Amino acid sequence: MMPNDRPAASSIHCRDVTVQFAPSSVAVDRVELTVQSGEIVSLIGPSGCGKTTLLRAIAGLQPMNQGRVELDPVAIASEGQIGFVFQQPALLPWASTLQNVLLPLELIGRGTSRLRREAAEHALESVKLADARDKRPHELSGGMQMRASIARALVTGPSILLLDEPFAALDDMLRNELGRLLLSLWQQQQFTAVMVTHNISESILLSHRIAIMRDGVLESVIDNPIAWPRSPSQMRTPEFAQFFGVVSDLLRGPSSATVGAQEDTS
Ligand SMILES: Nc1ncnc2c1ncn2[C@@H]1O[C@H](COP(=O)(O)OP(=O)(O)OP(=O)(O)O)[C@@H](O)[C@H]1O
Repeated sequence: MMPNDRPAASSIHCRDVTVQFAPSSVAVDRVELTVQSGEIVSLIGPSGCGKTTLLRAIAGLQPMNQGRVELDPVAIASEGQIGFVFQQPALLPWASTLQNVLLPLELIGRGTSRLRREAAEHALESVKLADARDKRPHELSGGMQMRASIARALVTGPSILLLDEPFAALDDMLRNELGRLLLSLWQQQQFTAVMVTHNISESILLSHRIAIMRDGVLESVIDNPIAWPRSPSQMRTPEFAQFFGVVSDLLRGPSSATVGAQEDTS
């Protein structure tokens, strides 16, 4: 990272955000959401409810039919102030891990080549991939590829990190390991983050507040009472189980059956 270049983490203000792909279906419907500077908010809801579309609108990648997204201070993706982590690590297959992580710095042309290399090496260290710097993506495990993808998203020192189901393709152990890593990176860097997930436990473990979407509408945003600092061991506490029940009840909505909570919302 280049800590001296890091701007203050931006707050995100979604005002009346509306995205309509077809006349009859509104993917995101008049969403009002504020994410404070340094806050992590999870977006959770059934498949197709508009989570990714809202995240893309926040990123400036999705044109809106109505409303706006304000970032304060302004964060510009092309200047490395917004980092993205997707479900698939999407690393360049012919490039080494180090070269993959260097790429965003080269694209924005920040610093000298020595400084860029130092920043990329530091980012790799922060995700515990220093030993894999010369390996190609196919030589990395799924968890290592995702760590490289996180290093690539954070190498520019973004003030906003947007994550779209980042750990969905991984098994539970890796999910926990990467969740722990994300928490420790957030503690060091205090970026503002929005994370789309289908996983209730993950949304509770990793966020300050949980935003529940259904049919394009932001139905509720609830404070997460689980204490900080967070660790996966908290998932075994009664408080966690109780809050899990609250979130899953809200996800099921008033019209759904009252049978036991489901871990996955998809
Ligand atoms: N580019 C597009 N063109 C047309 N319709 C789209 C497009 N992108 C998304 N949609 C539609 O918008 C709605 C919301 O999609 P979105 O991907 O945002 O949902 P999601 O909650 O992220 O779903 P999932 O959890 O399955 O990823 C869906 O009905 C989807 O089919």
